[in-house]
Amino acid sequence: MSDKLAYRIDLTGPSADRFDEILTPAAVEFVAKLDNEFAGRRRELLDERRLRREKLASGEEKLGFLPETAHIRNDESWQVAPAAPGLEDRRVEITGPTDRKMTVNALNSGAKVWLADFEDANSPTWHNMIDGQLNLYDAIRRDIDFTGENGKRYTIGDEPATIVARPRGWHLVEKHIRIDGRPVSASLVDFGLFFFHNARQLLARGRGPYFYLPKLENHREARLWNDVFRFAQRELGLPQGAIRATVLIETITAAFEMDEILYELREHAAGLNAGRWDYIFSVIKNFSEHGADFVLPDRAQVTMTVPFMRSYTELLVRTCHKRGAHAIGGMAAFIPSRDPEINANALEKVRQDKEREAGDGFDGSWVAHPGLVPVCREVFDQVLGGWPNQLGKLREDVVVTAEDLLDVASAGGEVTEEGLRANINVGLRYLDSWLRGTGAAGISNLMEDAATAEIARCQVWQWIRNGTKLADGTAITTELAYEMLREELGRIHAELGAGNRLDDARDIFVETALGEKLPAFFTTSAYARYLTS
Ligand SMILES: CC(=O)SCCNC(=O)CCNC(=O)[C@H](O)C(C)(C)COP(=O)(O)OP(=O)(O)OC[C@H]1O[C@@H](n2cnc3c(N)ncnc32)[C@H](O)[C@@H]1OP(=O)(O)O
Ligand SMILES: O=CC(=O)O
Ligand SMILES: [Mg+2]
Repeated sequence: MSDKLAYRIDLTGPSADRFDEILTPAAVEFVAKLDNEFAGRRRELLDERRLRREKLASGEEKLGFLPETAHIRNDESWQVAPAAPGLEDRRVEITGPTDRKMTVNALNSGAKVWLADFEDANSPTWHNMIDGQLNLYDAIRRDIDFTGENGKRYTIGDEPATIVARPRGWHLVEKHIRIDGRPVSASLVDFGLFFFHNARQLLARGRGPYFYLPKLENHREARLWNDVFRFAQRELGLPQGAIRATVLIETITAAFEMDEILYELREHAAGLNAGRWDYIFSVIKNFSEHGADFVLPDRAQVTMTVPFMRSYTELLVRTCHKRGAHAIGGMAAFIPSRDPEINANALEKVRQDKEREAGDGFDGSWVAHPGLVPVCREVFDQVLGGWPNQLGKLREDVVVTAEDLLDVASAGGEVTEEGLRANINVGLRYLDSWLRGTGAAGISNLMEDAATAEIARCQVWQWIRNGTKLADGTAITTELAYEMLREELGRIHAELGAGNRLDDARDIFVETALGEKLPAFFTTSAYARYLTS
């Protein structure tokens, strides 16, 4: 596509209306420059991830706080950059996909921040990725105005939420953009296109290019992001430090490196978020073969108040506030319902979750649905009083050891037939939805997304591998799981009717939950097989 460059760029995704406004030669070359500069380091870090996972699985490595970075943890003097405009008060953050309707609804939801999601809530089809960029492009320029199929008019109101984009994680690639035949890092595509088109606009409008960084496993991955930011700012002639990034602490390995992650990103860091669903997934994945003490009960029983989860969130608040960074709470999976009883229960469950977080010192939290903005706001209004955050609440009382973070057995609970069936049912339904291009779905009154689906399939694998027994003494075996899979498929088929992708969903589930090996992510192989043209 370009004669001037030393490398060949190929765009292989199908074109659609206005995609050329995002995929301009200059924007694509910017992504190619990022790739040229950082692809090698990304590859090395992914290799390190794989090796470390093998060492953790075999017991060769035991997780702990790193001795070689103790000086960073013990140094009281450093702080992260001050909160940037639009990020001082983050009491309510709504998350969600970037389709046009949800973009407007999220911006108008009354939340302070909108996490515009290219990650857990997204099925990374080419259309979703570029259409999402287009919607953000228009939203930032306040140029969205349309009428829905039902006649409802959508336009952005006077006080839209601050946009924080979440690019895909380091493990994913974008196969529709190839450099010298090689697919490009999905993180660099999502970050690069958003930054190239919008950074200047956002700064001119009194905001900035803000990001959530998902699924980091250690501080060297944070250093890579920081270097990407420095490079990108230099390329566009923007001041260093214009970007702000909030890092999701959603892997068990990153929980041991919160200080170090903030330190690496300190000129750009805005805070940490307790990404509880991927965190649970990471715990299951990394300790999947560590025996009964590491087997978690039914997902519904792994609440945020079980000791090992509470230790993680308490340490997160303490670490953030020591460094002047915001601590943002996680996602309660309950969503509003038209059924008044289920709805009241969902609101109460969300209220309790937000009360715990607000009481523990978090500065704000996530909601999955506009109908949950008021309850989250109410709870945080009460603890914040007239203040925009609780950065002054240092939580010096919190002492969390490595043993506390690793005390998975503290979850207690049991594995039930209902829990096993639910994992299979939700796994299949979610995969069907993801294959059809929708990455977040309401299933049985809960929000499900890529992270919760990873839990569903990993739990089944772990329970089989450990011969875990159901409450009635029946051992969970591959045969039992297959039997339930057939039963659940029958049920779901009847409900979903024609046009479903259940056959493919079944294949993905079998491969990632019932196979001999536990794949690191379902998204990597499923993307390559089903979402690329
Ligand atoms: C593990 C994690 O990473 S958590 C973060 C990632 N996950 C998410 O972000 C999930 C976000 N939430 C969602 O996608 C949705 O709320 C769902 C799929 C769970 C439910 O969506 P729906 O079935 O459409 O809900 P419902 O019918 O009640 O929606 C009512 C209205 O609210 C809108 N809405 C619902 N959720 C959102 C949202 N998160 N952002 C913006 N608008 C939303 C709908 O578009 C709909 O709008 P309309 O009245 O103009 O048609
Ligand atoms: O991204 C959030 C999570 O809980 O996972
Ligand atoms: Mg996540």
